[in-house]
Amino acid sequence: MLRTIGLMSGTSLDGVDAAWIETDGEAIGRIGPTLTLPYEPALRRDLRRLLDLAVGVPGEPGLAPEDPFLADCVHRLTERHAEAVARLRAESLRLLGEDADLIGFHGQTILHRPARPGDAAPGRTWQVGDADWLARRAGLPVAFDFRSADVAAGGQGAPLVPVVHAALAATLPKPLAVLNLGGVGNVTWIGRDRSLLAFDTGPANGPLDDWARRHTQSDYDRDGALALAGQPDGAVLARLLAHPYLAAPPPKSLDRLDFDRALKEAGAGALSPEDGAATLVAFAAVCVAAAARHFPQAPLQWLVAGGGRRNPALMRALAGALEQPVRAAEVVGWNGDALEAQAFGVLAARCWHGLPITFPGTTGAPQPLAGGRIVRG
Ligand SMILES: Nc1ncnc2c1ncn2[C@@H]1O[C@H](COP(=O)(O)OP(=O)(O)OP(=O)(O)O)[C@@H](O)[C@H]1O
Ligand SMILES: CC(=O)N[C@H]1[C@@H]2OC[C@@H](O2)[C@@H](O)[C@@H]1O[C@H](C)C(=O)O
Repeated sequence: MLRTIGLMSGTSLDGVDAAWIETDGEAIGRIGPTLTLPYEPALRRDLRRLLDLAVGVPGEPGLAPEDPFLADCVHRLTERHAEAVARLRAESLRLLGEDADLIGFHGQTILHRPARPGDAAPGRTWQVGDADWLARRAGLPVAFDFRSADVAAGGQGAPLVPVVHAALAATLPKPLAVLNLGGVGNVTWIGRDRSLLAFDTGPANGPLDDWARRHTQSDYDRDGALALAGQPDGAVLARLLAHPYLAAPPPKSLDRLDFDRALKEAGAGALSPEDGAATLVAFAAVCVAAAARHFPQAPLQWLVAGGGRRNPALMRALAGALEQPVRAAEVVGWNGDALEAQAFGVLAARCWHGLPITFPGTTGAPQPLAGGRIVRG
């Protein structure tokens, strides 16, 4: 087994999650410490700006790879990851007497445009982070660039975590749905025969975070306080529900900003802070209910990971929108905050051993595909 450190900087741009996990890529051994290093406000703001710059203005080139602002952000982002690795290694030495053999480094997605049916242009996905620098700094091999081989092969490049959900859920009753509520939502359906169907459900916390930032002093709607004080607006919700993404069959995946225009056009911006938050929460939940219509069979239950499970307004809306029990992933002993970071440790081990990380049922890859690259420390 390899002793890995998985690192995930998600679409919420709130910080880097890090986790120590022992694995050969298939089985999971000891599960070690985890931590989150939040980004300072200036880095959050600059990363958020990078997303807008990377999308660009129609007809004009987007962000150039050599852009000095990008380089500066990448350096600050990678330094924060190196700090997370150093702290986690100290912690795993202290707790387990173990160091690490391999790092799985997702980086920060700043643009995600996989090919959609009918697209003439090839797909594109862009995760930033300096893997060479991190490997040298840590003196460890680093697996990175997990999505581009899949996108180059015509896959969605996301979600990648489903194969790890399946490994963790090996002994749980099925069919099972595992839902991650990050900036974007993604779901993994696991059948009785262990078959997988996974895709992004729609926006989850991303638009709600932007809304909270605009209307409150906070980066997110803490404990759903704003949403719980409002009412979803039926007309705005109805317009959002007509978005073609919801009915489109999987495979499908999203960029963090994909629904921004639809939200504007639906008139969400004109709502009061409370009703706007309540509407965004309701929309995130109905996106999940719409996702369930694509499942081959109803799941026995929903296990929820990601920061959205800490939002009582969102959990209440989900319980109302779904027919099966909805529970935080902790009920089966998982760590809902660290699951994605743990997954990138497992995916690093899969990359190391040349095992596939994407599948026809997860990203729409034409066949099970290996992914990621390794840089030596
Ligand atoms: N106490 C809380 N109340 C309400 N919302 C919360 C709370 N704690 C976390 N969140 C939400 O969870 C978000 C962070 O979730 P998470 O860390 O899972 O996202 P991510 O990993 O960055 O995203 P993704 O999975 O899309 O890559 C915050 O931005 C916030 O919206
Ligand atoms: C392109 C990209 O970074 N996508 C993220 C994002 O955040 C949640 C959802 O959208 C998911 O598809 C993916 O992350 C997880 C880790 C995944 O690939 O499984």
